[in-house]
Amino acid sequence: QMVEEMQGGDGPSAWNKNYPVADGDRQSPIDILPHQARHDPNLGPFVLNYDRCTSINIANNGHSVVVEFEDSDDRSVIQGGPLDNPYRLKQFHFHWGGKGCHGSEHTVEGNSYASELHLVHWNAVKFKTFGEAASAPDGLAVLGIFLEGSVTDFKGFNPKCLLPSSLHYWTYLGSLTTPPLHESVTWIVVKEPMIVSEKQLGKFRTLVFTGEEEDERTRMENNFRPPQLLKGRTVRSSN
Ligand SMILES: COc1ccc2c(ccc[n+]2C(=O)c2ccc(S(N)(=O)=O)cc2)c1
Ligand SMILES: [Zn+2]
Repeated sequence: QMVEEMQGGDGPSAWNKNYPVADGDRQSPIDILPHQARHDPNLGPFVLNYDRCTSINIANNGHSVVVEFEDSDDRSVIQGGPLDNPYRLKQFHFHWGGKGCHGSEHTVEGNSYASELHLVHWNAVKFKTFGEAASAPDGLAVLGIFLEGSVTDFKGFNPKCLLPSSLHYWTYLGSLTTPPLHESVTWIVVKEPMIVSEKQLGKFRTLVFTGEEEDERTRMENNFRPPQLLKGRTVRSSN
């Protein structure tokens, strides 16, 4: 962080040059303080209807591994919880670190996890396209799931069985964590981390991504933005 700042790098701390909203009032990720979260009895459980989800492709978009889904109808949606209507699954992707337990974007009392899975959904009731929703305050809903390394092996890979057993969550109004950093995301962060094997995490770390110049190939790791200021926002907690 410091090094790339001194070298005038293009990392997270320089994003406000091209995206002034980086210094906005509802930026993500944040450091979650469970004892300061407000328990809201009206916050019901969220519901995932992914049974007929149709994945289209998996890609290395230069910053992460992204799996895109068919979103031309309501076949894969999240609803309930803090959401007023169903939001369609568009893609999921991961953020991870080079080693050990650093790599998640959200942190809990200053502690980070090895990785964080983001399931990105958009409000197709109010907006015609994902792009339109992505820049509207109630346009997106991203489900964040912490991944914790463990030595036990982990078989299979399916969005449904990715979820930990308890779906208690924190929710707050935030933003995209990568440029263009639009303040359009209702964040739902599941409290309980999902356990994946070190082998699974290792696979993320072997991915290579291109820097700005084609020839400057650097390892894809530490692709996570550090926590941003809360600026008076309330984090609510489901029961
Ligand atoms: C020009 O408008 C856009 C809009 C969205 C873009 C994007 C470029 C990359 C990712 N996105 C995303 O959709 C995006 C970015 C970050 C996240 S995150 N990490 O879940 O907050 C989710 C989704 C450009
Ligand atoms: Zn993300």
